[in-house]
Amino acid sequence: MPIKETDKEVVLTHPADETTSVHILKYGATVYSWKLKSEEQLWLSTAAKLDGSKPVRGGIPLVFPVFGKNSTDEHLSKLPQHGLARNSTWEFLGQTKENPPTVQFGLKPEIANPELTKLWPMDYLLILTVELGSDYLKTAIEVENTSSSKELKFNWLFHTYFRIEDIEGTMVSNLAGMKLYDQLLKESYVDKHPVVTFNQETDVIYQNVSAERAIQIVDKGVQIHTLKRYNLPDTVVWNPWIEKSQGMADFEPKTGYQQMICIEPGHVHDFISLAPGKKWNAYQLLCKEELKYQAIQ
Ligand SMILES: O=P(O)(O)OC[C@H]1O[C@@H](O)[C@H](O)[C@@H](O)[C@@H]1O
Repeated sequence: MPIKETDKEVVLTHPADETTSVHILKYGATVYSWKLKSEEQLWLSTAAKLDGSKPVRGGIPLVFPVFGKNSTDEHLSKLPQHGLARNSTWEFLGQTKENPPTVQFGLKPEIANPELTKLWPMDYLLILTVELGSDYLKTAIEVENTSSSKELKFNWLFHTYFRIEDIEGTMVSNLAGMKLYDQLLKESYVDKHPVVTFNQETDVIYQNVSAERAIQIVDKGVQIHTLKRYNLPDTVVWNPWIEKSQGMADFEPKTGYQQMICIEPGHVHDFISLAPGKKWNAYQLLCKEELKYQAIQ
């Protein structure tokens, strides 16, 4: 069966290869596992809550309508960090394509987390489309402003946790030369390094990264992931490292920071302003590249 629905989740299996699958929790419409030929591609904390009691620590949480904690906007500033989409149970809208298996989830104020909706009383309709290819995963979002009179102001971000073997042997390419905002130093500068490497806590927002630049994650000399984006100009790169992971109750094992890197395509530097009745679309596409070259013996 390529699509299986339970009360908590939807599981897609690729018709040509049953070892390729994706698990999507209805809570947050969170992809929490993506396996390619039995190999898990996403990092998920062993202490992640999958019961709807809090956002999932791992996989692909969805960030909407605000990235981080806002302090300036009258309504957005009332919401918790990263908004309300990851803390709301989405409606499963069904399957839209058999091959590649494709499903949709929807969220609107009537079904979103009621406590958070009171804090941000806006009209919107979100449609998330998840498409499982034999060698890729595509997650696409459409945001519609369903109000007849008010602008809709929001951020969007796919908070993608990639699973890697060793953070200290990991490089992220194609972000060089980009302007970034360092959330730890609270300053902006241009990244002059040819590739991004990791040896400490990292929390930066690369701005205006052209969609032509496919971001690549190279782990121990092997290119393991390619990330393509549409309409998502910013890319957050985050690794909590030792101390910050220790402070997060749902981050386990505590050495897990060595096996994860968040590369998060989004529209977060500026807000998107959508006129009444208008729609906005974006997607991320994750693919795995096979070993392209071997270490010289
Ligand atoms: O703990 P949360 O709310 O899931 O956020 C995790 C991280 O998410 C990243 O996107 C932010 O840049 C970090 O600042 C933040 O710490």
